[in-house]
Amino acid sequence: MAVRKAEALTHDHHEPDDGDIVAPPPKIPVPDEVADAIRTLIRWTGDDPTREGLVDTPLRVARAWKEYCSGYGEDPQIHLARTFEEVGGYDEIVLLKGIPFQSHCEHHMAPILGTASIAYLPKDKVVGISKLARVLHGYARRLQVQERLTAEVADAIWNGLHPLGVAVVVEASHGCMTARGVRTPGVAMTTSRMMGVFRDDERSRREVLALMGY
Ligand SMILES: Nc1nc2c(ncn2[C@@H]2O[C@H](COP(=O)(O)OP(=O)(O)OP(=O)(O)O)[C@@H](O)[C@H]2O)c(=O)[nH]1
Ligand SMILES: [Zn+2]
Repeated sequence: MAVRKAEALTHDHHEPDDGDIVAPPPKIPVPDEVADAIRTLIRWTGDDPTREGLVDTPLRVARAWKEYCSGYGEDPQIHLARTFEEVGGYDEIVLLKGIPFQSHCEHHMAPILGTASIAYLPKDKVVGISKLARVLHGYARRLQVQERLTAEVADAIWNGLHPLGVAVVVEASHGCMTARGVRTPGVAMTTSRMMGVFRDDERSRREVLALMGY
């Protein structure tokens, strides 16, 4: 009986499945000058941008970069606008630990791959936990240096939630160090920004770093 009920439910509430034809999302137009710039780069690095395998590459590269840099189209602070004030007087650390992110360094436009741990000590406002990751990605999807990314995430939370403390620790490896230049894989850069009690109070700082696993 329960099974039949479940079947009826799935048929009533039709969800797209593998058999449905779903149109791919429309592709954004790429200005000629952008595609030309990528063709120029391909030629300069030693390949022929008119050969079959590379004909569509400038458009793909342009759209990929628009996606890597989609953070320019948003103000990440906006994700912190919807807050909850009724959380039963919760006044302990809130931590989202080890959030994977991707960014690109502003010096070489090479990938930065890493994780961030974001914590705050609420005063009267808490935010949906996914929003901390959204703020991170909003700043990561730009051309960055790791120090600024770390500071921007912390500042956004500080200004958006007016908490008692904010702690952000970012660990990342930089493609410009692994794939080129000094070519030293396996090293990670760590940056942190501590604000409020996490900066001023040694015990609070130790507590948040321990929760983060440091
Ligand atoms: N502090 C910091 N440095 C970064 C970051 N991303 C890349 N870099 C560094 O930026 C520096 C740019 O140095 P330059 O001497 O101008 O450029 P380069 O000749 O390509 O340097 P090499 O990478 O050493 O070959 C390099 O040392 C990079 O490792 C970052 O997020 N933060
Ligand atoms: Zn770089």
